[in-house]
Amino acid sequence: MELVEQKKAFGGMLEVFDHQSETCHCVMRFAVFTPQQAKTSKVPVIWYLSGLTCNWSNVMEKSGIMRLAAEHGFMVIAPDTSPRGDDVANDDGYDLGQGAGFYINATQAPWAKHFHMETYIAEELPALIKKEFANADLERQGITGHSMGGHGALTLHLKNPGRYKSVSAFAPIVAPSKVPWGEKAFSAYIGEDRTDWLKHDACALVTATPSDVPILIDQGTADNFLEEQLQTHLFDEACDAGGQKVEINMREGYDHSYYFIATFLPDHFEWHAKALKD
Ligand SMILES: N[C@@H](CCC(=O)N[C@@H](CS)C(=O)NCC(=O)O)C(=O)O
Repeated sequence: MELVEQKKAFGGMLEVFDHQSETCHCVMRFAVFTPQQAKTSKVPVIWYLSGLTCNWSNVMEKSGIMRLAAEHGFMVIAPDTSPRGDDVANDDGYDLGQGAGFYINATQAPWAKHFHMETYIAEELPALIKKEFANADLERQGITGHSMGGHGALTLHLKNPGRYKSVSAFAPIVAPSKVPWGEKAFSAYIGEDRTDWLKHDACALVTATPSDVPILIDQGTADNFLEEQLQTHLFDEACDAGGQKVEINMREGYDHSYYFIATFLPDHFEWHAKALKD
């Protein structure tokens, strides 16, 4: 693991690392904010999964997450959204390839060589964090994310019961099997068999295997992607069908941007704190 950037912030430390990923077969970059509370005790861990085109920096620079993490005493981990590099497959569209890993494991060429974001986020990176950050309390993990990363947060939580003690999402993709972003990515990464797609579809998962952990979602009503790509109401219906506890807040006039995320991130930290603090 190589330290590529280190900045003191809010009494804690933001660090950006490169490491050779065995899962993605390339160098992967991620950021960790460690609050000062971690100097003396174990601290809960919040995973933040970003949306299309993003990397670790969007959330750290734009959302105010470090101030909140410092106040609550949470470590925040911001992974990249895909493998990257000259020898990593890519696409001209912003919604496929580098910057658009969708937090699933690709099985189809040319993606299958590097695009293993599900195993990377669920297995490889937690193992690395455990080894390198002695005071990361992996018994108290929460997960959140934005848009494609909201899909990642919801699906990883539902696929790994008990792993994350708290879960929330901002403007998540909830039904990738039914919307253009998901249809494009899933057909490329895992092929045309739509029954395989349902294994990575938050609506299908929550109806079939709801979790004991209540889910928080915030969604702006002025989000350009709401009608075509996000369709939040489908998740509400799927939670009803599965008996999943969910709080969905439709936020009047807010769009898809980090201004929206920054506005409601404090509420999400309170939500995670209820589950993660002793
Ligand atoms: N119109 C955007 C679509 C991508 C987009 O809106 N990305 C969202 C996540 S789905 C984002 O957070 N962008 C980066 C930012 O606002 O900092 C583009 O073409 O780049």
